[in-house]
Amino acid sequence: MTGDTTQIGIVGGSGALGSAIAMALLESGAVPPQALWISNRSGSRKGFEAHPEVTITSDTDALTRACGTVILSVPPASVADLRIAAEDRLVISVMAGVTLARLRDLTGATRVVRAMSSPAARLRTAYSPWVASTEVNQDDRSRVKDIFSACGLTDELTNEAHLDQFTAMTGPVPGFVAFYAECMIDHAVKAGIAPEVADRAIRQLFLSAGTILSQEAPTPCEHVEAMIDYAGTTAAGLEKMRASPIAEAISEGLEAAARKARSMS
Ligand SMILES: NC(=O)C1=CN([C@@H]2O[C@H](COP(=O)(O)OP(=O)(O)OC[C@H]3O[C@@H](n4cnc5c(N)ncnc54)[C@H](O)[C@@H]3O)[C@@H](O)[C@H]2O)C=CC1
Ligand SMILES: O=C(O)[C@@H]1CCC=N1
Repeated sequence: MTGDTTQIGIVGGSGALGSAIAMALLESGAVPPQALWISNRSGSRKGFEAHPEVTITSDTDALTRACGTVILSVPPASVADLRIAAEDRLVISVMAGVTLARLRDLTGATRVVRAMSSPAARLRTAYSPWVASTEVNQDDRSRVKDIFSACGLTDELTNEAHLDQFTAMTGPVPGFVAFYAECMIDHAVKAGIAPEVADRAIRQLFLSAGTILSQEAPTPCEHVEAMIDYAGTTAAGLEKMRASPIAEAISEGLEAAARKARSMS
């Protein structure tokens, strides 16, 4: 009994990440509402009022029985008491630090995918890398790609350890980018600019920069080289930053986050 392969269930689907993925699936048309199940602690329909055909339940066993594909999106702290019998299901986890081996133990499934995504799925702009157990078949892979393509960009990886790096880098949105924006706002305020003006200006900067960087070319590295070659005001700042430990500090911070993810397994 492999469950209805047309039905997809999200355990924790009312949460920040699970609901973002659910809305991406619904709004992209990737999953019709009558084929989507959501389980949460309370069975509350909050957040899905506009989608009455979506099945909401607090009974995760009912979800697993009905759905051929089960997405796990509960907080790491809740994983320990997660009891799911999903032997013949395709199980996809977006939970930080939960390894393929632990997912097998938690669910009894052999067709297991460990992924990382982000609440940017709500904007259809997430990056969702994933690794698959050897038992995952081609139909499974197509389904995983369809799910995460509805959320943004997606890539299948071959090295599970890289999922901890992506948990650090692309899981949190705006995540570490918000810290850089905060540093720029602090600089502006120190220079005497009104905080509300600094905030508005830097938010607009990150909107425009993100849009430009999302285009195919030039690459971020090429953007930097072009500004240095231009030898103007930005070059002066970039050369100062390149001579500082800022790049090393960023890498150390990201590694601390990846280490935390590894510690969760
Ligand atoms: N929030 C974020 O920015 C990101 C979160 N993640 C991962 O996504 C997972 C979920 O995190 P959030 O959405 O932030 O958590 P959240 O706290 O916003 O939502 C968790 C949801 O899971 C439900 N839940 C908890 N235990 C349950 C159980 N046993 N059965 C059914 N439902 C249950 C809760 O009712 C809640 O609706 C975590 O593993 C986290 O590491 C990954 C990337 C980004
Ligand atoms: O900060 C966290 O733990 C979650 C997982 C990855 C991004 N946000």
